[in-house]
Amino acid sequence: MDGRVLGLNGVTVRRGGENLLDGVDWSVLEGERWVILGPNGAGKTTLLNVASSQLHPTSGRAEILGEHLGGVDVFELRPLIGYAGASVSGRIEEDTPVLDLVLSAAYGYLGRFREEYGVPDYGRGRALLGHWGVGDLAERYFHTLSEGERKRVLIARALMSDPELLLLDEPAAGLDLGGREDLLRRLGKLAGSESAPALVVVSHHVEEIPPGFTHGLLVRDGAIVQAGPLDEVMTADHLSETFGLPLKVERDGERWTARAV
Ligand SMILES: Nc1ncnc2c1ncn2[C@@H]1O[C@H](COP(=O)(O)OP(=O)(O)OP(=O)(O)O)[C@@H](O)[C@H]1O
Repeated sequence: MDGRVLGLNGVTVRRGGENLLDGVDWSVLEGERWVILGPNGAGKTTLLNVASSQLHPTSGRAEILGEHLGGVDVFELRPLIGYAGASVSGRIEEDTPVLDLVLSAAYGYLGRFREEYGVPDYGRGRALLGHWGVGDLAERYFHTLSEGERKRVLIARALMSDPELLLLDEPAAGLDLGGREDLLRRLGKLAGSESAPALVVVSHHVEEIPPGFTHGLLVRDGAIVQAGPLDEVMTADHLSETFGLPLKVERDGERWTARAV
């Protein structure tokens, strides 16, 4: 795999006569922490769907964890990829207990089926929920949780199979200020951990870039505007081009802000 966790070459996704992604080239290496930023409809979720092996490109080549998408059994690949986003929460049935949801991640299910779990599995599931501050919710039904609690449970679930690549689609969306800051602190801690997988987080807001993130990918109209180390990517010019309005961008330590000028 030579340190490359994800490699996209000329990836195009075409639907209904439109290119949702248009010739995307992008690589993620072990240890990198990427944020993908772009306006509504830019193609961020489509990109994450390819990276998580849920969507095959119409043309181009996608390599995930050293395997060529199209030449590998995706059901063997998927447990190695942690994924959390609205497309997961939208498929969870009512009355799915939180702990079952987390445990079943190793099998790619969204709740218990017929699989058996051992004591270590229960231990790991509870430890992850505890680590993300939702340990006391293990016995609750997922649909009874608040938005902030759901986000943290889904991240714990995404980490259950000890993935090599973790993809989070808008983890801070819908959170209040305290909830957002708490989540960013936890994601920052994960980013700083040497044992953490390669991380990719999608967001609409530069304020939601967790501390410790290293790289940025700016997307607009299905194409990459800029990709590279955060310091180089996060300029007013690049972000203004990406979001289609003149922006002032400021950095305070490891956090960023942007506003229209
Ligand atoms: N199956 C599909 N058929 C046709 N168009 C689609 C399909 N799926 C997505 N699109 C379109 O592709 C574009 C990119 O969608 P995508 O969800 O990837 O964007 P996004 O950057 O994640 O947007 P948002 O920030 O609003 O979530 C949008 O214009 C969307 O309407």
